Amino acid sequence: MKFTKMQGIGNDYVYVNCFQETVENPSEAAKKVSDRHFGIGSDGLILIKPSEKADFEMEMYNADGSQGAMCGNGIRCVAKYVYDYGLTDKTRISVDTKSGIKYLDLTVKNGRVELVKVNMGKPEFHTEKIPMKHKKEKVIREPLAVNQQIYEVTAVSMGNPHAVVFMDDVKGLDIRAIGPYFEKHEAFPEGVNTEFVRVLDEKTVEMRVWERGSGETLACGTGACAVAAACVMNGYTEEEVTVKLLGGDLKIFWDRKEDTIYMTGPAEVVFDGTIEL
Ligand SMILES: N[C@@H](CCC[C@H](N)C(=O)O)C(=O)O
Repeated sequence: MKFTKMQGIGNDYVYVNCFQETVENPSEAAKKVSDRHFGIGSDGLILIKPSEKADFEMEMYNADGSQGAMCGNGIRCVAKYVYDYGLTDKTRISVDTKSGIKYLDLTVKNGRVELVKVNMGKPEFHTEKIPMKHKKEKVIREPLAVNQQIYEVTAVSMGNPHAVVFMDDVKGLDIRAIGPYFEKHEAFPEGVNTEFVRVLDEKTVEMRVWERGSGETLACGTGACAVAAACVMNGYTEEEVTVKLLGGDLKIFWDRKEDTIYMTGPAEVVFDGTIEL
C-alpha cells in the first residue's frame, strides 16, 4: 500500500489516497501502521476518498483501530495532500466527514499549501448530543469524580466528544496515569478526548490532550476548538485565542454571530512510502 505520512503540529497520521488504493480492513490497517516500533508510527490512519456530496471524503481511524468522526489536524493535512499531490487546483475545498461536510481555505506559497483555515462548525454543549450522561443539560465546569479525585469538567462536542479540565499546571501533569480513566469514564458512553488546560491570558492558553483511541498526542485540532469554546463559556478568554499545544500553536476563533469555530494551522508532509499489510 502506498502511503504518505503527514503531521499537523505533531499530530501525525498515515494518509492513503483511495483514488488509487483500496484498504480492505481500515481498522486493522490503522493498528498496524500506527505502531511506532513495528509499523510506520502514527496517531492513526486517514483515508482520502472520492465523495458524491463534497470535493473529497475523509475517513479517520485512531491508533487502536477505532473510528473517529472528525479530526481537526487531519483535515488540514487532507487539504494539503489533495492540493500538493494534484488531486485539485482549488484553494477552497469541501471535505465530507462522519460529522458532516467541512469547508477549508488553503493558503498556497510557491505551489504548496502552507496554512489551512477550517470551518469547524458549531460547538455543541448539550449533554445528550455529546454524548454525556449527566443530570444537567449542559456541563460547564461541573465536578466529576475520576479515579477517586474530583475534577471540574466542561463538556463539548466538536463532532467528537471532549472533556475540558482547567488547571494551574499542565506541564507537570501525569497524563498517562489519569488520561485512561477519563477516556473510559462511565459518564461518556462513547469515550471522550480530554484536554487539560492552563489559561495564560485572555488571548492565550496552553493544553495537553489525552485522545480517545490514541493516548497522549502532541496536538488535537477538535480539542483546541473545544478548549476555545470552553474558555469563552467560562469567561476566561476572548473569542479569538492562540492555543499552545506540545507540537505547536493553533489559532482558534469562535464567531459568535455565526456560532461557528474557525481553526487555522499548518500541515506538513513527513515522507512517502509503501508498506505491506
Ligand atoms: N487528533 C484529532 C482527533 C482524532 C479523533 C479522536 N481521537 C476521537 O476519537 O474522537 C484532531 O486533531 O481533532
